[in-house]
Amino acid sequence: MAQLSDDCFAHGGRLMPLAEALSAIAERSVVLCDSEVQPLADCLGRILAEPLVCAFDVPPHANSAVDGYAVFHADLSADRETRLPVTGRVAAGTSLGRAAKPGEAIRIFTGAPLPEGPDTVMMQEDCRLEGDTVIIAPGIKKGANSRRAGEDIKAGSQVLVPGQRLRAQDLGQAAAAGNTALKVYRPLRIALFSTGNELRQPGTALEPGSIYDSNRFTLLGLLKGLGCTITDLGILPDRHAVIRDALEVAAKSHDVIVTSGGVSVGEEDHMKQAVEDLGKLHLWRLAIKPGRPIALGQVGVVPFVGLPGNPVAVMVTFLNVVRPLLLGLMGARDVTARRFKVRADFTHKKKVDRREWVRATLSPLPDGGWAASKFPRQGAGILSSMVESDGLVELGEDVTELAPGTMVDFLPFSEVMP
Ligand SMILES: Nc1nc2c(c(=O)[nH]1)N[C@H]1C(S)=C(S)[C@@H](COP(=O)(O)OP(=O)(O)OC[C@H]3O[C@@H](n4cnc5c(N)ncnc54)[C@H](O)[C@@H]3O)O[C@H]1N2
Ligand code: MOO
Repeated sequence: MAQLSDDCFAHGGRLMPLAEALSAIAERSVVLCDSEVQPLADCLGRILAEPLVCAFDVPPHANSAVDGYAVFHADLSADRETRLPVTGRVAAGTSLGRAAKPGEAIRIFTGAPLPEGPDTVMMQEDCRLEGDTVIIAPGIKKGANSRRAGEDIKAGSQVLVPGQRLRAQDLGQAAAAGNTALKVYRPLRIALFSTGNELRQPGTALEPGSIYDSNRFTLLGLLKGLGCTITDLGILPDRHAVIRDALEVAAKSHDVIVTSGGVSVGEEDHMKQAVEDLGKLHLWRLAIKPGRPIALGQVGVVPFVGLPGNPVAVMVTFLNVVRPLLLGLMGARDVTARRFKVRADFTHKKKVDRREWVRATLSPLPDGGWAASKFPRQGAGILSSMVESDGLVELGEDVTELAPGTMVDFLPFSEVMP
């Protein structure tokens, strides 16, 4: 099994910029998952492990795009009506069984193979029928309403690239190319923990000083959205030996360990020491807000992701750091989520040399485009800010003061959370 390779994230005093961390991750992480053949219907969200080539033309035959009459364009008058005898009929799934001859019109339906000969199809609404004669208005273009063989897919062409996360349309495309099963990477097996003496499982009583564990449920959703298989290992107390032992056991049967909490600087934060006891901490603390104390490392050979405990920091670091990391380990090609330009309708001050995400809602602008309004409570513990926002305005390291009207990068939640 491969893993994040050695010492790439060695941490010094300086906080590492996000871009540096992401390129180190991209350079040093390799696909962890073997491939397996799965029935096509089970492949939604899986990552394709090999190129998919279609051996034949799609559609395999020239066919009609409408219900109407297949004709030879050369038979049609350019400036007056044309009368042609209707001498055959071809429905979808059948064939005329012979070539058509100039001077005849063939009754045809959408998707039915065009008989050899005719090059144009008249839509029936543009024709009149008198007995067995069709009367055709002038002005139709040669080739109208006919679909060429191979106009969707040419025989021998690649229809899906390896690393594609399979969407509904990709499954359809694979089926159109005649596949019943696909070679995909098996899902990453994730061990998931929360840490903190204050945490309680929803459904149990809250004592003074305790809160419900929300991060584990957020992370279950985020990880499932990426197609991972998750073992929910519950809540660990703030006790070094317990954390260390749990990580050691989890590393035996998982590809990646994901935790939240306990990565900051207090003496109750044991996660980093436990990882260092069992492996290495490659990176700790990025020049970002929220989520600065994120930790990446390995437990034995198993990649370790330690997310900060604050619920917003969990989501922001997951979307911006962990998502690209896990997608890369799963063999995905596109690991970077697209940002879209929107107009900021708010002021914001921030420190230089730190990347910052502001939770915002979008509203349509009268002249097109979108305006982003800042959610009023931006604390890293305000999970409702994620619930009530549409996404994250991303402010780069150089920004110190944002003026209303500035065009900014926006990461919609819909882009990263299917
Ligand atoms: N002296 C300093 N204190 C803190 C710093 C710092 O640099 N110096 N960094 C702050 C930042 S930024 C963050 S983020 C947090 C991260 O700390 P930890 O990763 O050690 O997280 P905890 O202390 O365990 O928890 C922080 C906060 O989040 C709540 N939490 C934790 N887990 C869950 C969960 N599963 N569900 C819901 N809420 C959870 C926890 O109760 C705390 O309120 O550290 C700052 N401190
Ligand atoms: O980075 Mo922490 O997430 O600001 O609270």
